[in-house]
Amino acid sequence: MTDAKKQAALDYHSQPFPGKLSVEITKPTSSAKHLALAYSPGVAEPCREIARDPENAYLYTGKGNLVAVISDGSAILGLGNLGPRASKPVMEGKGVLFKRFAGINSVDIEVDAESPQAFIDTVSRIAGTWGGINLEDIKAPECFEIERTLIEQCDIPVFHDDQHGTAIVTAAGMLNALEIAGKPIDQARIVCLGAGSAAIACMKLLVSCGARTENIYMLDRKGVIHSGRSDLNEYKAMFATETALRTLDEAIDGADVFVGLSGPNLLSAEQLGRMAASPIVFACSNPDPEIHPDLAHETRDDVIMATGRSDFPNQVNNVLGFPFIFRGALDVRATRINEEMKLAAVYALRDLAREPVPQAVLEAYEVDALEYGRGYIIPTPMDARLLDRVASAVARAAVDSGVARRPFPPHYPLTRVEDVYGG
Ligand SMILES: O=C([O-])CC(=O)C(=O)O
Ligand SMILES: [Mg+2]
Repeated sequence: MTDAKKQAALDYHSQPFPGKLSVEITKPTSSAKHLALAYSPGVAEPCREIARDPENAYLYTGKGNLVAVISDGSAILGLGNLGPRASKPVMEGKGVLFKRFAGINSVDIEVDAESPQAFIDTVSRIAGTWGGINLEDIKAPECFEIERTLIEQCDIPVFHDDQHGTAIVTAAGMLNALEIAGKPIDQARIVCLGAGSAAIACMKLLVSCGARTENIYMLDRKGVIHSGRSDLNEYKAMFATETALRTLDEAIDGADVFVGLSGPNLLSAEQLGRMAASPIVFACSNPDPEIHPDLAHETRDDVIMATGRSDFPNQVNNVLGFPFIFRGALDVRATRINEEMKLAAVYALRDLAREPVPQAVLEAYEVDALEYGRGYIIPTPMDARLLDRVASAVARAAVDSGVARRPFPPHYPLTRVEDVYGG
């Protein structure tokens, strides 16, 4: 980023007051009568009702539309372990996106935990009063154990956004990119740079969508993850291939797909030059991609290029997933977000990109046209249709797969965030 853009980002966060989120009151409070309802003595009634039946928390509190965004700050974006306090702008940012795109109230919680167990205990102890828990920016491999344990312990959706949100959006964009490039997914040679939470979840979901594990070359800091390595944790070991390739430089030769979930500027123009025809490059490290889109397009005019950023075309970023996935899950009171719901979100996103783009989206991006093709493989976050398409698909899948505690919402389809409480 230029110095001017960096300053603009700091000003945005500090002016006219610090931060990006506020709390609002939703009931009248202008008289003593109101206060007697909102607070003592009236507030005792909903307390008694919830003590009698915990489900009443959905009726008398904000629980049903409330998601905690929880991080330990150990893997903030692609910046690394900057600690809980430095993660707060990202976590407040997730809250902004939950509210702006899906009408969900969200509060960020940054935990200074000395161990995964301490983190689990903290989250588990507060989970009961939330509608869902969005785990964010927690490093691998700890994040896998943390998520698995919390899913077992909680009766509300617990979703590690960097794994599943990123994977869902990546898979949706990848299915379209592969179709446009004319590459069948089961034949695509895929190089995945990075072996953290997002990388492992992305590759697992691509395999669910038809990619073949033996065609996937995953690399961590030590190089290609191959079957001869003895230093692999159980998660990386799932992607150990029988191969003589050892480095990115070797693996990239003739590859159809590059997925970067690692760090800035790790794919060179020369390496991109050696990929197969119509190469697909998802350089998703935030904020700085593995290869800058300008350099990628200068290097090859047949590249299909995506990044995680809002300021370039083809934004493959979990913002297209988590707000709407939680919307659908909350509205049917799903007990978890299962594979069926994740795949439903993938297909909803994939299919929406193939439809004509509304004028309001063109205006938001200040462009004359956006059409399904190399420069548009995935809907933009500003597309108001995402709310209904993804939330409906997820809610339907939750009902059909038996994890919903409520029927498909009668107030769907949702056309605006203002409608999320129904009529
Ligand atoms: O925050 C973003 O833009 C996407 C994300 O979750 C990450 O990079 O960790
Ligand atoms: Mg994240």
